[in-house]
Amino acid sequence: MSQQPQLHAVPKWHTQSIAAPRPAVQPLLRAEGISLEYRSRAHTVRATHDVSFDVYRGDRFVLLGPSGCGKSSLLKAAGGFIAPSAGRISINGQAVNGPGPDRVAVFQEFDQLPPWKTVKQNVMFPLLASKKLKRNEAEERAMHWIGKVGLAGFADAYPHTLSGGMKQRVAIARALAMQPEVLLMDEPFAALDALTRRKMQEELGRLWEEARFTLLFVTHSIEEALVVGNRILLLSPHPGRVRAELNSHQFGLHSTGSPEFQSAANRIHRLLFDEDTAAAPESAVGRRLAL
Ligand SMILES: Nc1ncnc2c1ncn2[C@@H]1O[C@H](COP(=O)(O)OP(=O)(O)OP(=O)(O)O)[C@@H](O)[C@H]1O
Repeated sequence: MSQQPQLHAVPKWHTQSIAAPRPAVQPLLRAEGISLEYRSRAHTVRATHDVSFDVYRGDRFVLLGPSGCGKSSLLKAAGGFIAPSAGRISINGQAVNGPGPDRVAVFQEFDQLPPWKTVKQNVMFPLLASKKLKRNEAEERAMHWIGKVGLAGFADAYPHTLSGGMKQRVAIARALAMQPEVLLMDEPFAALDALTRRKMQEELGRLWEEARFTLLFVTHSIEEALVVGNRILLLSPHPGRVRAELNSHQFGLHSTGSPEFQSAANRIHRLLFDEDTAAAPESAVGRRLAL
């Protein structure tokens, strides 16, 4: 079988949604024609223009693009933290109108854990606040996920006593304990050193193998996108528009040194930085191209 990721290229500035390869299954999360703007009295910043994508249950869907292309803004819109100026985001067919316990986010910053709560209290907090579980059930669920991320011995520790990687593990445990429909991750490993980042990518993969959650993951690292994602949406620079979508399920940490991985990374780089005109011909909406 070919090791080549398949591209669903769209013309460079085309506003039509890409053709998804799985029409029989309903998407879990659907973004349709999303334009996002930040308005102030002085001016308006357009973060994305007419971005559409479908995330299916169990997907590890990556939003990849250069700094400022609106990846974080799209994630915030999926989380219900900001509203699109045009378009619609839905989960299971229901419009997203605000934040909800069905979408839980993990961010890059290490300060996302209230410092006055222990690891266990941090993981239990959203379970109790959302009234999902009674206290003893929440404690049990929290300890389960704290164990899953390898922090069973640190349940009573406070965040300031943990390393950056351990704090991110707590944030992941807290998110997964909520059993969200979609786990939203905004560059969660970007502030970690290279070795820890790699380890965390590996652990995320292992957790996904066990729990098969649905992931919407933002990164500007091509390598991380290939390692983490099974599908990648490439966004053009500011304002972000869909450049192409590719299937990347065949890649993982096991393949990072392979010629196929390098070739896919190079091709994505060319696509992102506008050096690959052949991949985005005007007539290629929905056409599948091999890398
Ligand atoms: N709160 C805000 N107010 C005004 N403009 C904003 C705000 N947040 C983001 N923007 C602008 O929207 C655009 C997209 O920003 P966003 O953070 O979504 O991009 P990004 O692709 O995630 O970038 P990065 O990889 O650097 O985090 C940028 O031009 C940014 O300056």
